[in-house]
Amino acid sequence: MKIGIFGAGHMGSAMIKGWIKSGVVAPPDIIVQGGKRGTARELQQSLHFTLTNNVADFKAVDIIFLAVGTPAILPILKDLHEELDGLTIPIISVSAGVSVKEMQEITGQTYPIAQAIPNTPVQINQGMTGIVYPELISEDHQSTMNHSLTILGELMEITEDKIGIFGTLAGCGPAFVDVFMESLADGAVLNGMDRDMAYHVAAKMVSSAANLLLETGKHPGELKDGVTSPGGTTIKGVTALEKEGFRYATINAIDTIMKS
Ligand SMILES: NC(=O)C1=CN([C@@H]2O[C@H](COP(=O)(O)OP(=O)(O)OC[C@H]3O[C@@H](n4cnc5c(N)ncnc54)[C@H](O)[C@@H]3O)[C@@H](O)[C@H]2O)C=CC1
Ligand SMILES: O=C(O)[C@@H]1CCC=N1
Repeated sequence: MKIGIFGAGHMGSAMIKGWIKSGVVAPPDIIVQGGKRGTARELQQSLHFTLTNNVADFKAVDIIFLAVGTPAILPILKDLHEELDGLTIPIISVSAGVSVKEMQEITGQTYPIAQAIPNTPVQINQGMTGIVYPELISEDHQSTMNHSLTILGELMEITEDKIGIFGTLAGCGPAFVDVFMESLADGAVLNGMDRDMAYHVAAKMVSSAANLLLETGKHPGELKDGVTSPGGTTIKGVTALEKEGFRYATINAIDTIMKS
């Protein structure tokens, strides 16, 4: 599979790394057009994908991703669509801020163009990506889109009205968990643990607790109850978190983004 991508910033580079790490896509089969910052050129030295400045090179790929900031999506799409000149190569934008309908105003309603929201764990093929398909799409085009994204982890079809909250939970969420893990490790360092060990133990604990939830299908409250022994240490920690409004702070982080 040949994949074209505009933008090799945080998201674009995470996707490129995931495709390469999977072994399914050969590095030279990833055609990358970077911006002015030079991140794509720098990354090309170690990842060996094909770097281009020529939009015409995107005519030779199976699928094209737009992984640039929201304001750049529609201008790039306009140039790209003109260059493709009747070729219907599926396009996926990963911008949280541009809808399928807005993109279809450029491409027309029958063009295979989708909006997907990946997250940074795509770089280790453990992403959680949501996708909004256009109303009309052929099985072939949908299958090409799905193939390129399932390489990067789990893919979930999302309706247009839920893509905002999906992006907030799955796309922004890794940063919240990172802050949580950093804080857990700080607490451990405060009490004498080596920093490296603290990050490792915090990360392993968070990923194994998440896997336990996924594998058992139990309610998170039930899993929490299983850790809090009567009169034990855990309930003291949970009480301290509740005193500081941990649940409210977390709920409010999601809600603040949705209201922004
Ligand atoms: N960072 C994340 O975890 C996620 C980001 N996204 C979306 O991904 C998009 C990119 O976000 P980030 O990677 O975080 O930002 P970023 O600022 O790290 O990367 C954007 C890249 O696009 C490049 N660029 C700008 N104009 C260009 C052009 N005309 N042609 C080619 N490249 C161009 C810039 O040089 C930059 O390297 C945004 O639309 C964001 O909503 C979606 C889900 C998660
Ligand atoms: O912070 C942002 O705007 C993007 C969208 C989801 C994750 N990062």
